[in-house]
Amino acid sequence: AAGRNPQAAASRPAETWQTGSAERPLQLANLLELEEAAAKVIPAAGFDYIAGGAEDEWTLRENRAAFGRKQVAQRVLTGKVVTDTATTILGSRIAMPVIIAPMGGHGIAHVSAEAGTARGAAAAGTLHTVSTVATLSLEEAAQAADGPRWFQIYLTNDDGFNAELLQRARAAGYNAIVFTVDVPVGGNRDRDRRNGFVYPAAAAPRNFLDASGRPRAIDRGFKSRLDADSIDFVKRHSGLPVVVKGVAAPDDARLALDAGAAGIQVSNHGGRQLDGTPAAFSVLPAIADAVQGRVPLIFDSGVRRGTDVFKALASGADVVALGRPVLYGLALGGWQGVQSVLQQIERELRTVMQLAGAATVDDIRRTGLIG
Ligand SMILES: Cc1cc2nc3c(=O)[nH]c(=O)nc-3n(C[C@H](O)[C@H](O)[C@H](O)COP(=O)(O)O)c2cc1C
Ligand SMILES: O=C(O)C(=O)c1ccccc1
Repeated sequence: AAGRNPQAAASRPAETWQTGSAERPLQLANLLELEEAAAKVIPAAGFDYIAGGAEDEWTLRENRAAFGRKQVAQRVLTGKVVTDTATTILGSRIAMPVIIAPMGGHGIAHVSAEAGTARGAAAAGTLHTVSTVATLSLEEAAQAADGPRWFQIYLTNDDGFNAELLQRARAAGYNAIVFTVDVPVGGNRDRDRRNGFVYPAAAAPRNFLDASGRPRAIDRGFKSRLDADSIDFVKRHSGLPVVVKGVAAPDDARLALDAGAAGIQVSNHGGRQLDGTPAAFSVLPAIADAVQGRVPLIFDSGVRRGTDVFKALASGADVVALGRPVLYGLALGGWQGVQSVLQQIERELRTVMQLAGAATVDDIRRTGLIG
């Protein structure tokens, strides 16, 4: 039932998609100014698809603005020195409390697609989440690099296909399933309608191709009815820990917990779904309060700075996930660009930690914010 059909592109005449192909590390001042640079290498309609949000993009902007309403206390006489930024999430050890959010169609941004992202994540010592609508198949993405990886699922209206996809993810060595529940319908995105955007053939999602290369299931659309039974389905057919992604209210968090979620990803889909909803950062404390540490919390939507990471962890998140900046880094520098993006935010986080008197990630979680 999602509004956009990525497969539609497959029936279009062959087109050229001249997108990023550079392979180089990036000299970055910060992650915010990447967007302007990426706009110069990604075709315009693809850039709008990545950068844009729903309707007036109020929530997209609010995701950033909300971080500005809480402050970090400077603490410089604690005698602490930053030791490291490593942490563990669902049994996987990662070098920093920053992972990569699932995003469809990395082929929109760079010719290496998810293989580049996988390599960049591994080089930076963290994990990435491969989308159902990834350009490469989940097996191809898994092959590209060692290290922990998660697979994100959108349930289609074909349960046989859903079950197969989950089994494929387990067989390919994914460590967890991220079950995204905030796309019961595609968001109303003005930029995409204006551009008539559909996934280009270069980014047609290969998870939906059968052994003979014919598309399967995707024409059936994604499920609109999602509930505790859907979570149970994903658990049973994958046999893996299930992170429920797209939780933005305490009541949904409680439902997910009761249904056996192993983790909760607090997210408003980067402002791409329901415009006019609060910033993800604004709803995080109430959700952390409802969850009471029973399962880990992953936070995404609007994270761009080391201070944002610090504030999210100080508000109850265990790790944060990074979205758009990763695709911009990929577009500009391939796997090395992805590594540069992750290294930049890690560097920023270390500086904040030192200035805020937090030696470890656990210290951040124990720190209170001002405001
Ligand atoms: C281009 C793009 C494609 C996305 N595709 C997916 C997807 O396939 N599955 C999913 O769960 N989330 C998807 N998301 C949402 C991201 O996982 C994440 O919630 C969001 O990008 C975080 O916000 P940020 O970009 O502000 O960091 C997508 C986001 C973008 C920008
Ligand atoms: O664009 C998105 O945010 C997204 O999650 C999605 C949903 C359906 C198909 C492709 C991408």
